[in-house]
Amino acid sequence: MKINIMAVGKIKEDYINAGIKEFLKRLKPYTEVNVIEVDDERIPPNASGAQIEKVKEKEGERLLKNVPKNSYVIVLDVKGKPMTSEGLAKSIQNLQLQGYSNITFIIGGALGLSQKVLDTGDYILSFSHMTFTHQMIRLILLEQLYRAFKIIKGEPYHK
Ligand SMILES: C[S@@+](CC[C@H](N)C(=O)[O-])C[C@H]1O[C@@H](n2cnc3c(N)ncnc32)[C@H](O)[C@@H]1O
Repeated sequence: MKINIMAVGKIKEDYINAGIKEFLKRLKPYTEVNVIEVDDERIPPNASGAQIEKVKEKEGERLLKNVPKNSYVIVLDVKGKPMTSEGLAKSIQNLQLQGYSNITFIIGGALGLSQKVLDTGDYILSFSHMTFTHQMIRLILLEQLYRAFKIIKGEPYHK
């Protein structure tokens, strides 16, 4: 099973980059994780609602054209459905049994995701009712993936 993380924009904070690097290293023995970043769009100051929608659509097109075939797509959105860590572990196992070779997680940029991207998701996942930065949520997702693989293998990890 290959995990793809598709995200809008780069990680600029060194402390987040260090955390991402650490969890990518920890995940190596369990699965292949492929991070695909697409460029974010510049937003004009005082952008109108319509301009913001256009920017989200452009970023969304970049994301969607990179989604690998035979992927189960999990879109991260604050308004999505919650999932427990055990639930994520079970889902990964079930998807493997169903013959999926890829799980693709999609993370939006500062403005969030277009409706088209949200409609593409097989599951819309919320980590909390609170909004995190796109940089922070990438690190949180990687920690949860690591936790899921520890659960799948029955290996100890922090409670
Ligand atoms: C800064 S947030 C975007 C905020 C934007 N106002 C919105 O409502 O989508 C950037 C991205 O991080 C992810 N994200 C942030 N908080 C999240 C949460 N609580 N659950 C799931 N994804 C989240 C989403 O993919 C979101 O598109």
